[in-house]
Amino acid sequence: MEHALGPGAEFDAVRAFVDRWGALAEGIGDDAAVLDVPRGERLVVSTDVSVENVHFRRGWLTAREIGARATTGALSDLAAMGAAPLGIVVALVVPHAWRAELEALAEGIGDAVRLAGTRIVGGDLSGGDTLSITVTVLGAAPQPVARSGARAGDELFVTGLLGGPLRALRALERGETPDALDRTRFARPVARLREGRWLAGRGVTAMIDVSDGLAADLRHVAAASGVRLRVDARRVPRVAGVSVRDALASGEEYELACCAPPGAVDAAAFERELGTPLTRVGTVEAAGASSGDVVLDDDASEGVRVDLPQGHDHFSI
Ligand SMILES: Nc1ncnc2c1ncn2[C@@H]1O[C@H](COP(=O)(O)OP(=O)(O)O)[C@@H](O)[C@H]1O
Ligand SMILES: Cc1ncc(C[n+]2csc(CCOP(=O)(O)OP(=O)(O)O)c2C)c(N)n1
Ligand SMILES: [Mg+2]
Repeated sequence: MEHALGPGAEFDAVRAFVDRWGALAEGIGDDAAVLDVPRGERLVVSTDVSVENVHFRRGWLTAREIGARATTGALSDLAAMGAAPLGIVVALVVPHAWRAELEALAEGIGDAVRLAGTRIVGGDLSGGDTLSITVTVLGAAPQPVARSGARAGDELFVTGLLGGPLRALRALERGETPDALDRTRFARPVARLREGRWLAGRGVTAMIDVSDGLAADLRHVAAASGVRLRVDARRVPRVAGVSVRDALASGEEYELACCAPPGAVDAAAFERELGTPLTRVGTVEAAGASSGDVVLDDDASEGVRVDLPQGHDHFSI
């Protein structure tokens, strides 16, 4: 149920959001939202911020795409936990120059929420110098999947085909028009929520979404689990024309990487049921000298160390 909001331009904007979202908005207008967690499940919470000139540029994407993409990136963390979304909370910092785009941003947020089958239960609005969208996602899972459960002998998988977002980003940075499919992967990513729950239901031991780049995100899994991950370069699933290195470096993919005991996950059944490829890309091994290692086999010879790409690091720039 919505509550009546008081007068003022800020609340007019919230009213416009709620009108635009229709049934996607729920419980907005009180000091806080109240949600039920299904009995026997755990609450799963994550937040992500999307900032102009860091996560997008104004000329590259429409306001609607910016809203959808920020929301999808946040929902993707629920997918990676094997959680189903219960609702999201959206905080916007909106400079003057973006005021006319507010409703388009809201439309995009609504697109992602509709696609995920969830709702918007609250938020916040502020003026400020740089557009930023902070999306907090609330979800539930009977047994959330951490990054830390991978064990030696597990199989390593990744969903989808990698490389599109990096190629789109490079084209945009050069002022060129990206290939249409690459652009869609960058501008309109999809959170793999059904896929995450399917995998969680098969007993995956560790899972992560690919936001920083597969190589970097696998390092997080290896470190959290205290294992080494061996990746077969030839198996890394990529969009046609993308190099293995670029597929490993491409961030903001929002695909899922997971580890599973041998035989637990049937990749063909996954693809049949969900319409997205699931590729076995490697194996979990006992940690070597340093845990957190990812080793890439790039040819037939065993254990060849290849210079794996670093992931996106906000504070290294
Ligand atoms: N400002 C912060 N305060 C507390 N925890 C944080 C902060 N920033 C990041 N984290 C935590 O650090 C971990 C890694 O963050 P991040 O790389 O952003 O994860 P993800 O790729 O899943 O969004 C997460 O557990 C996140 O909650
Ligand atoms: C203008 C611009 N420059 C660079 C990028 C590429 N980029 C920005 S953030 C990022 C990594 C993912 O973002 P982050 O905030 O670390 O997401 P999280 O891991 O918290 O989900 C990448 C690849 C971009 N999308 N837009
Ligand atoms: Mg984050």
